[in-house]
Amino acid sequence: MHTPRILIVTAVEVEREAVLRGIGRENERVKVIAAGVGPVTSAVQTTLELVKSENPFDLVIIAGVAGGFVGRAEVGHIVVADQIRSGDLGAESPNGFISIDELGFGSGSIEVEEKMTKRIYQTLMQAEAPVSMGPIITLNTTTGTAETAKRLAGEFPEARAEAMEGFGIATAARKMNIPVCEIRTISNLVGPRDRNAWKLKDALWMLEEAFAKCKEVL
Ligand SMILES: O=C(O)c1cccc(C(=O)CC[C@H]2O[C@@H](n3cnc4c(=O)[nH]cnc43)[C@H](O)[C@@H]2O)c1
Repeated sequence: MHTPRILIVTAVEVEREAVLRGIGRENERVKVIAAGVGPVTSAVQTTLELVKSENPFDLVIIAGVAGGFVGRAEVGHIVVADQIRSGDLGAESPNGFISIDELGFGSGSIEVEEKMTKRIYQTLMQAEAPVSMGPIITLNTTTGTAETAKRLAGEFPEARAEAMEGFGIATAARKMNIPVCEIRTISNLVGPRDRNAWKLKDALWMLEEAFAKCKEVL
């Protein structure tokens, strides 16, 4: 019987370490890499990993910390993506943002692997973890003003969180017909930049917890 192989992709090393602590280092079916910050670097690194692997991967899981939209995802909570969307791929106009879809140049949104996403979400719910589901948007630039936060919240009314890699990594995986999921824990709220207020330790601990709780279903 074929046992599914999973590539988990984080941006930075501390996120990779948190995932490994949760899932366990002895799991041979799972590889965890830190692919760098931002959609381009992480997409290229993911592609290299997928191409060089002797045994193909069956699933890519994007994992890490994220900013939560106010009133939609609190600091310390887990967000499981039901859609991976680019938050800035398109054109600006006096009437607002025009998505790549509206421009007719492709799609700014990638569907997640539904079965695994539901399984992860239900496992976390059953474990009474603070989890919610919704779109996670990907940006090149972390939001740092109230104006941008308000604009994005309006343009993406369903979005729970923003981060910087999902759409890039998911694009790399989909080009190779590999399904994707995204799981993030909230380190800060989307709004005026206050790096000192980021609760990275808490978010990394929750990332570890989330993977510890889900390791049986992965
Ligand atoms: O400095 C540290 O110790 C440290 C530890 C863990 C992670 C970091 C990062 O800087 C991670 C960057 C990573 O986090 C995502 N992220 C987090 N909050 C936001 C946000 O509000 N908007 C966009 N992205 C966010 C992002 O995916 C970055 O790659 C540092």
